[in-house]
Amino acid sequence: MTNKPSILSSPVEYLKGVGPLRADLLKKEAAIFTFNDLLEYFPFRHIDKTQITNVNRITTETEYVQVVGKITSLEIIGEKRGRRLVASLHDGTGELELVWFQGINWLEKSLHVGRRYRVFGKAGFFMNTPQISHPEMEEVTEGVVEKNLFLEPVYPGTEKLKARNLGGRQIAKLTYTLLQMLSEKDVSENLPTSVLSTYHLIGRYQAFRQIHFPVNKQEYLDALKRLKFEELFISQLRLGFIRYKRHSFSKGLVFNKVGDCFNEFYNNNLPFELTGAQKRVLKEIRKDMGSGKQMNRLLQGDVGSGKTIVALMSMLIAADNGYQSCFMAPTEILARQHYESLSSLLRNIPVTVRILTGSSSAKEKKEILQATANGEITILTGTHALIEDNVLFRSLGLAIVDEQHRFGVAQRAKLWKKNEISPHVLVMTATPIPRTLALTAYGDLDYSIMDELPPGRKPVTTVHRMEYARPQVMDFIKSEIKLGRQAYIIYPLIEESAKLDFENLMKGYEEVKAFFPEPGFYISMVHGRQKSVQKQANMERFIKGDTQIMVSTTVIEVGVNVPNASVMLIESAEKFGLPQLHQLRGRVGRGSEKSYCILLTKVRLSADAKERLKIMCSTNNGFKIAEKDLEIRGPGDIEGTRQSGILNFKLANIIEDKKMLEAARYSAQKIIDEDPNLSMAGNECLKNFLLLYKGKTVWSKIS
Ligand SMILES: Nc1ncnc2c1ncn2[C@@H]1O[C@H](COP(=O)(O)OP(=O)(O)OP(=O)(O)O)[C@@H](O)[C@H]1O
Repeated sequence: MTNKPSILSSPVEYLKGVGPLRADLLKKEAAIFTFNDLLEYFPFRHIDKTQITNVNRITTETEYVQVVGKITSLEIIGEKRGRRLVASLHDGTGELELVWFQGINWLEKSLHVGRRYRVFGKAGFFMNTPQISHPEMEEVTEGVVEKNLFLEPVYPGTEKLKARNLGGRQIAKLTYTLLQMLSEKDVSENLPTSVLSTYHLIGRYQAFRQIHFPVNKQEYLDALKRLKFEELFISQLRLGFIRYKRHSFSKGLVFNKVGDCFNEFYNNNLPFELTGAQKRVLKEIRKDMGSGKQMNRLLQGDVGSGKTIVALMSMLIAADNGYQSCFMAPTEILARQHYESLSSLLRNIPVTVRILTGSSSAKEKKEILQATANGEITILTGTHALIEDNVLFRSLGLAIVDEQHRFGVAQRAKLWKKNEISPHVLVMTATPIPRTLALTAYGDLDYSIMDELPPGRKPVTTVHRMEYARPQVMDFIKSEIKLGRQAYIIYPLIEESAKLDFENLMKGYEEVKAFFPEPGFYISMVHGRQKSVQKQANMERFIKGDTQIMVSTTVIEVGVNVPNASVMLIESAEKFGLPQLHQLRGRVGRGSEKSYCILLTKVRLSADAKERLKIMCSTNNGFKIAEKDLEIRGPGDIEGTRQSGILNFKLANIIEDKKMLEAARYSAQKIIDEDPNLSMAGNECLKNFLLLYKGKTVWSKIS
């Protein structure tokens, strides 16, 4: 198959009206390198110039108007700062006053009394006369204007572009010139006919014309729909091909045995019955690991849904097949917690569990590295220290990464290289990701969901209290502690001002101490300025129940598991985002006791903050909270997605276009299933497009 370079790949300087200087600016300021880039530089809105308004119809309610009439007078009046050019325009129904405060002399020369103009601008009233200041003016001849009504595109521009006479207007002109040059055959269709007809989409060429210069609103909407679909479809196709490639071609270790370690643990050591969700996910993982392909699975579990046990049992499968595992956590506290719980759960199973972190002593480190390299260690838990180059495994079969958001893709990839055949990878995240995000940002991974909590858990009761209710809140905490429970009191961490945070925390600590002077109320404190050992020791005292209150910044946010804690008080709760609040709340309600989360705030709150607190008080479901969070903040702000680049859609918005995303995913997957080489006649257009512009690297390796 040959691919002729398309006219659309021509450098932008070849377009009439561009030239080297402008081309340089377009490249630097707007990333427009080719004709195609210019076509895909979309207007962000249109000014409606499809209507002509009669002057006598202008009211105080009217906004932008377009009027056609004759100038009947034109004069400069006033002095100094009040100096202005005033014109009267008559359209046969009334008089419109036009005023300019700048460019007066030049305008006075270029406008002419007695000639006809099309005038556009924001209407106002001055002494009962409708008026427009600084209107757009265009001289028109009789009869022409009515044929020339349109929606004018407005393009995003930068100050630099405007300063060099390349503002939105000029870009519109260039785009217009380009579209005049192009014919339907220059803009090849890239979507198969079946897709076009299923979703009632207009052709690509037509879509480009209509998105820039629609004759009416419907034309614009049709174009928008078509081009949004294309964006989502192509991105889903690329992600789908990555998955397909992995499923079809990657070589994976085959773990087909469930042996003594797993069975002994499952039959005699598992302290509880697995939930349905845990069983289902384990089945998915077993299937992946036995398939002969490398597993790359994202496990999303709501807080407290019991991911650790799933991780543990997966590692036992690896062990039964003669392979080592590593379990990587984002913080030292968590790594240690995993280590403690794995060691305790596996105490009767013949496997060796060790921990390696930044604070392991040199001697310990040396010994662990040696034991890892010669295969004596079955499960190595730890922090980032695990991916350092000097950590060599004899046979790493499974790498588990806890908390997706804090590890970059590159760090994950480092793990893959730690065995001749890449180990299976299980990424666990405790902050549910809305489905739309999962489909786009993590669409290359397979994923499992754990949306069921272990039985016997009572939903956490969440309330919002104002600062003035603090004494009652503290009394409540006291009463819970008297019942033998423990409480967290959390202070926000605003990164811009670490010093202020620290001061707040210390002040808070003193206040808490003052509230609980009597014996029996002991306090632990954990914050970012403490050394690891100190943090660990304080945490340990709380875990053991030696202290009843844990005062902390958000360092304890993820993963901490103290089932006896039943109250979570969050100070200045308005300063936290929804996922963080949900994570924090997840630290209570982990035992069988009734638990409470109190969101304490000052009295005056922003509308957004109120909304967040309302959501927190109304649901315990992390998946619902994640959806709401996405709605409120938009995808650009969701942690971990910005750098992925995959969400940088030009037109589509994964929140508003959720349904379209599902449809695009469905049809992309259908094509991959039916015709992975894109060799069927109907898919040739897609193949040509992918080879020419997008996804080349991804796709060409498959074919
Ligand atoms: N099937 C089950 N039945 C009863 N208890 C369970 C079950 N599975 C896990 N647990 C217990 O629930 C608690 C939470 O489990 P785990 O720490 O694995 O949760 P998690 O999913 O990692 O939560 P988070 O992300 O909030 O830390 C633990 O005390 C664990 O022992």
